[in-house]
Amino acid sequence: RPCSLAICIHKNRNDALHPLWQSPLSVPGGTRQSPIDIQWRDSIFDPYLRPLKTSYDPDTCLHIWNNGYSFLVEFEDSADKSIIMGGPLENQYRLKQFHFHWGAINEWGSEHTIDSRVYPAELHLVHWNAVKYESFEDAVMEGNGLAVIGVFLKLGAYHEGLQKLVDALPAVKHKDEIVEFDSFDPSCLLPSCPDYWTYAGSLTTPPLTESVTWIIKKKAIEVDEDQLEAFRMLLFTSPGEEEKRMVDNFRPLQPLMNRTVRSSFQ
Ligand SMILES: NS(=O)(=O)/N=C1/NCCS1
Ligand SMILES: [Zn+2]
Repeated sequence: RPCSLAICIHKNRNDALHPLWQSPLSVPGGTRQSPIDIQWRDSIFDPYLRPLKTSYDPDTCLHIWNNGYSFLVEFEDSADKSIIMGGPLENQYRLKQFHFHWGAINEWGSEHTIDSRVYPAELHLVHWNAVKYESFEDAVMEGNGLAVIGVFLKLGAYHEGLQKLVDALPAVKHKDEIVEFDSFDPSCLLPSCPDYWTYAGSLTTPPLTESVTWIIKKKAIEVDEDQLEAFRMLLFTSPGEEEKRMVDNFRPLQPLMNRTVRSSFQ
């Protein structure tokens, strides 16, 4: 079973907890940690990789909430209504939630990097293997349990689809605030280009388990400055606490170790 944070903390109480970020800098015994720097020239084109198929039902969208790490949009996942399949995946995976990571300024913010290029933000669409496992919580502990699509955000044109999310953020400014959010189709946040890289990795926030098939889209989506600034007005802190702006909520790069990154394109 992949190493999970709880087990690692039990074994290694001296984990360095990065002051600015809750997840340990390194997970002892971790051989497939995320995020990583993807070296384009070292990635291997795999002609057997299929196109990724996504089918999201906007009616499964439940709410948006600030969990103190990021803001999450969560989906009803008791049936195969919002799913992905194909690509590097052997089974169908159900959408559980999506969230973002971003920086205090536009010069950094993403978790993955491409040839050391950092983006201002990164979207993660988190799915779990509903063919093999009963629940997200079970899947989180298994090597083939999760599939996360990563999409880079770059500074550019206003993104109409993102604005509905941005408009809801003031309502979840503080940690643990939650607000109903309905009929949102996250496929509007996916670039039209089908190209992606894929590799075996981990969650980048607790429980940091090595259970993720990462699918990183080659093309970034464009958002404008005001939309990025809206992310930065969120707070890590609860109402009444001294305010700490929710920024720089990304994990440092992890060693590639014995892994190959495959590309779906030549
Ligand atoms: N950033 S991430 O998507 O790799 N980490 C997660 N932790 C719990 C659910 S998603
Ligand atoms: Zn994430």
